[in-house]
Amino acid sequence: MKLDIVNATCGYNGTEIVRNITFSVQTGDMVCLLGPNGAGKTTLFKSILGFLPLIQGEILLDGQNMTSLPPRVLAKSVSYVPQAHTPPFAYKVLDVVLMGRTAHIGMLSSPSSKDKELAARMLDDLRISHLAGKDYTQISGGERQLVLIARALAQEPKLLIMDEPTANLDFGNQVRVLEEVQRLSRKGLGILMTSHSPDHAFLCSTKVALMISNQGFLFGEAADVVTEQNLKAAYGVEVRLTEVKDSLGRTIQTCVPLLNQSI
Ligand SMILES: Nc1ncnc2c1ncn2[C@@H]1O[C@H](COP(=O)(O)OP(=O)(O)OP(=O)(O)O)[C@@H](O)[C@H]1O
Repeated sequence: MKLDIVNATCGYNGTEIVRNITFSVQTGDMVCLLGPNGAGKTTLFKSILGFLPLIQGEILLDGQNMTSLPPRVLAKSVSYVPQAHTPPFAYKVLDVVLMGRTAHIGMLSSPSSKDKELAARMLDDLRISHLAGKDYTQISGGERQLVLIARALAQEPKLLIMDEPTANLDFGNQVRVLEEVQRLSRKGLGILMTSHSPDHAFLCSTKVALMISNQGFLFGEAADVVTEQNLKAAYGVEVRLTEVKDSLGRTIQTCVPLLNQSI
């Protein structure tokens, strides 16, 4: 599986928000998309998912223009984790996850025992089985985020697109979600996710895309893209990069912001 974003310009009613974006996500990739608030990350995702027509360029899935793919085919290849929201109906958590099976279930059929087992396994993988029987409207924002990830995985996609999957999560759950993301990409899923933490890019990305408002778009290895200079250009704050060792003695870079002492 390969997703190619080719020279994409996206925006609303002819107003360009992001311009001339080119990068690819393929099997086993974990691409972390960084950029300040309002840079256009969600806008790009809307265009990739076909919710917002491109102003210019192409989005290809295995060489085929994504707009030409039937919805059911697309749904079996790509799944999307939106930012958590409160839905109007009090579905049980297990039923929300089962909704991820829609593309695999016939028009007039109900979920099979295999579908239900898969949905339960996804909850188990994310360590939220205890939520299965609860109302989705009565769990916390962070728990809801984990349920949306379980729903997307129940779709058994080849490519997972996630809009800030760690937003709303406590520190431990952020790490659990990143571990899950890393496990999935190592299993062969292609992952494209946004984050507001450059450390997430260092921890588990294979490539990083960095949007710098009005200045451009960088794509490459974390070590080349997530530099002190580029973070200053993107976010307007001073940072220092430093290194720590993990339990196997491998070096991990981490990013420390410097507070402005003159304020
Ligand atoms: N439906 C819309 N119509 C017109 N402009 C919009 C619409 N949605 C978003 N925008 C504008 O597009 C720009 C980019 O927004 P977008 O949500 O893509 O940014 P983002 O990088 O995802 O931000 P954040 O990190 O805050 O989620 C913003 O200036 C926003 O006001």
